[in-house]
Amino acid sequence: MDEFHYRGGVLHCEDVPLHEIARGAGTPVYVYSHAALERAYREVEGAFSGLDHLVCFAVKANGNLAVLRALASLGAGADIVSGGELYRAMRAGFDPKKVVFAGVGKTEQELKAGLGERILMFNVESAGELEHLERLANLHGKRARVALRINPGVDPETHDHISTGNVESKFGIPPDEALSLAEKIKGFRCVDLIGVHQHIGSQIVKVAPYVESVERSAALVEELRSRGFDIRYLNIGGGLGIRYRDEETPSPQELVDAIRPTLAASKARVLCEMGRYIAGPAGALLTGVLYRKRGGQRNFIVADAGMNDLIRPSLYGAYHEVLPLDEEADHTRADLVGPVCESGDFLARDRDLPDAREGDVLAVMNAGAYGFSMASNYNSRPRPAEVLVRGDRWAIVREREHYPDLIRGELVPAFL
Ligand SMILES: Cc1ncc(COP(=O)(O)O)c(C=O)c1O
Ligand SMILES: N[C@@H](CCCC[NH3+])C(=O)O
Repeated sequence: MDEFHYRGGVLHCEDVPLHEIARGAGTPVYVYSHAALERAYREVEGAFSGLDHLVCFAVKANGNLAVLRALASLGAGADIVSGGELYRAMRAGFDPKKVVFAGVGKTEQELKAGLGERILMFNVESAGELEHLERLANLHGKRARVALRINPGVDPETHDHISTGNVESKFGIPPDEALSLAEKIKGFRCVDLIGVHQHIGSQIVKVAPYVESVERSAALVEELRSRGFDIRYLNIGGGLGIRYRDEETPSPQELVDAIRPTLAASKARVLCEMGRYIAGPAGALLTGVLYRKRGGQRNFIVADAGMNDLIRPSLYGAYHEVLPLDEEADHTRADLVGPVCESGDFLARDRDLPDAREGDVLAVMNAGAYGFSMASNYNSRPRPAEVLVRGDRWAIVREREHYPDLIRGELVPAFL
């Protein structure tokens, strides 16, 4: 929140009044603070000091090229989950030797692209994926460096939809199966097993699940080494939560200190893949108020941003703080809803909200992660613009979409 603050009664991002951005770029618009990105990245990075480490930014949280370029310039690596994210990461200037590639469903084309860029490693999630990698690496004269993504069977105690490290999840490989997969790799010519990877979930607000899962991953590192593998990397994944409302979240330092003895004893290079922690608080969604209306029993503020722009409230019932651009606003009990034709289209429900009038602008906070990156064109709504602020400067880093963008690639066949 520090980079978003009231100055002279007006909400600013760094040194820029948000009124100026709303006027200049229109609404809805995502606004990101360079200082907040840098501060959070350095905080995570600094927490690992004393350990050989690399902080990879989870591109899925925010894939904007300018955001990625800012983080790449600070020395961050990238955690990607698709060929599209690889493309973005390369365009943004990440060093391929700092890129790790996760995901349960990597296609042959995506694996080939990763091999082509000589990325640091693939976080492999199945036997089939390993076989593909061996075949493709062989065919193209490459070496595939891999980590096995294990499913440590730990409950991260977060929302069901974003919990990945429990036994019912599609992600990862059970630790005992990881051993038999590793043995299989011994018969491969082009695959080097160099790491163990875990990622237990997102918006995790407790340290204990990390302690438990990292111990399991570190035990697997030891076991694999005893079987002759040169395991040099231990990837603890991402997932550290942020304060959306009143959550008591551990700091990166608290997290790392709790797992430091295990990490240090592993003598491996430690990787982490934070997304939300770095980008979440660095972004706000500005939305203009279109109408006020009274339903049967509810008071509605109808905004120009909807679930297609920020889906987290609809999808997870997520809470995002809503601030007025002018500090002195009155408050009212209301729902902040969007224009989309779904009852689930809301940004805030039954909340004490700024008593905004038509034409006012509201700031939906902590929207820098899984905001624009999950936006869609549902209801044929062009996706919003994105702006990056640095000090007293700001720039549009993604133009608002226009109607022709909506039908790009669509074709009407001759038989019509
Ligand atoms: C493999 C992997 N790494 C990293 C992340 C980033 O998670 P977060 O944004 O919670 O830090 C995710 C998403 O949860 C993921 O699936
Ligand atoms: N999209 C989710 C996080 C999922 C993380 C994906 N690995 C959110 O907004 O909280």
